[in-house]
Amino acid sequence: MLDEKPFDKNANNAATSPAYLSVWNIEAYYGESYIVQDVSFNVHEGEILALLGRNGAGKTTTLRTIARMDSPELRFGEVWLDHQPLHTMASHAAAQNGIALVPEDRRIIPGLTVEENLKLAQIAPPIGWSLERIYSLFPRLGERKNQDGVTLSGGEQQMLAIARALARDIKVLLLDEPYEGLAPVIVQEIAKTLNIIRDQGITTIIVEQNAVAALKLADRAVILDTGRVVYDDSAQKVLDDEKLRAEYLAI
Ligand SMILES: Nc1ncnc2c1ncn2[C@@H]1O[C@H](COP(=O)(O)OP(=O)(O)OP(=O)(O)O)[C@@H](O)[C@H]1O
Repeated sequence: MLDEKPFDKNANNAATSPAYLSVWNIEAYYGESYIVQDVSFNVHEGEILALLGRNGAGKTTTLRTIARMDSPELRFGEVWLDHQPLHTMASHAAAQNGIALVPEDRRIIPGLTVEENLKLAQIAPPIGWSLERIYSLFPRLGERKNQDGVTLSGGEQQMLAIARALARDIKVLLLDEPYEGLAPVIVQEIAKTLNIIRDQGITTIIVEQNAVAALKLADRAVILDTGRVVYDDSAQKVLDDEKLRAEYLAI
């Protein structure tokens, strides 16, 4: 389905690309396991991109590579965000430059209230949204600000994990399976919030097993199959293409 690569491998480099976030020919490994195999895509500022594919396709590994986590190891390729070379950075520097990864397990800190979880995110610059602004987007968190974070419902914990990312000054939100284990009504509530976050200018990549929900939210989709890009185009086209959905998403 991918007619042409977003980048010419022989071009100078991605620094000159007009894209906001450019993932350019990345190759990432866990030990000697070659997982992300020459993956390239662009994300435009303020866009929501759904990164989809079957189990084990390499979606989480791609997110972790962009966020510059210690593992996987990026052995080839470049990642540029707003003209900054993330591929040269460690995870803390990538975070300072505006990348926020919300992992699948949400990582709410035990023993801290909702508000303490948020305040901890703001302990050092760059500080993002104020608590007031966060609570106006997530009224449920405001109502529960003194509750122990780990006692929140699954949906509320997901909201807290996203809110904690916004508490820092971020450019790109990387969401790994935000809808996992949540009831459809909560999925809808979170999707509404993600739309508002997009309207505030934040760029999002969402990895999600609930592909239909992610496609309804997203502007564009990239589909991975065994570590390679097999589709890079509009999200709506995937929803409309039964054959494509069956082949790469099994839906
Ligand atoms: N820490 C690790 N060490 C070794 N191999 C790993 C590690 N994490 C993931 N893998 C392997 O990398 C491949 C891609 O995994 P990844 O989690 O990126 O896929 P995914 O598309 O996110 O899948 P899922 O939808 O099931 O979460 C899989 O074969 C997986 O077994």
